[in-house]
Amino acid sequence: MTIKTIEGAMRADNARFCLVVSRWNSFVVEALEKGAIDTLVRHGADASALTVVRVPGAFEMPVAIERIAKKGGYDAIIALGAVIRGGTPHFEYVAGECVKGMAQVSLKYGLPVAFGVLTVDTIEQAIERSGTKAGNKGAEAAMSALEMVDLLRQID
Ligand SMILES: Nc1c(NC[C@H](O)[C@H](O)[C@H](O)CO)[nH]c(=O)[nH]c1=O
Ligand SMILES: CC(=O)[C@@H](O)COP(=O)(O)O
Repeated sequence: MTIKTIEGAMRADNARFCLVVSRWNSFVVEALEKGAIDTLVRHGADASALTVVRVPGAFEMPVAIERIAKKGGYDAIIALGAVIRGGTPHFEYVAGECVKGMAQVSLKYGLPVAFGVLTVDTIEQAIERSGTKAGNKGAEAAMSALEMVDLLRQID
């Protein structure tokens, strides 16, 4: 018995990506953005097919992502940011609304929204996840976007 399997390949044939990048903690987010773009280009994405949209913070991501998805023209959105816990519960609200909002947009429009937003307790954790000993979450988000674009094309 042969089980039919459908899975996305890591390629970007004529795919259009929009990166939504927040400015908070830019010393970390810049590394996430570099990792994401490097990954996309190395997997065949045309740099001219990439768009970068900058937002103030993670809390503003969902409304920007919703507007981008509504306008159309992209095969996937990659959200890049860093929410670093401070001394108040603010972290919970920013991180929670960010992820909830972008997940809702992804489902509403059937559009992959890769979650490359760090939600960490310390700056050290952020640094570790933006290109040092714990990898680059921006690159990982780009890999997810590549795979999902190809997967959804196969399903359609
Ligand atoms: N503390 C962090 C924020 N806070 C700002 C919010 O995202 C938002 O821009 C503000 O509340 C105005 O609406 N944003 C991050 O991306 N990362 C943080 O660590
Ligand atoms: C995630 C945040 O909003 C946080 O960095 C803000 O810090 P604080 O909780 O000390 O106001």
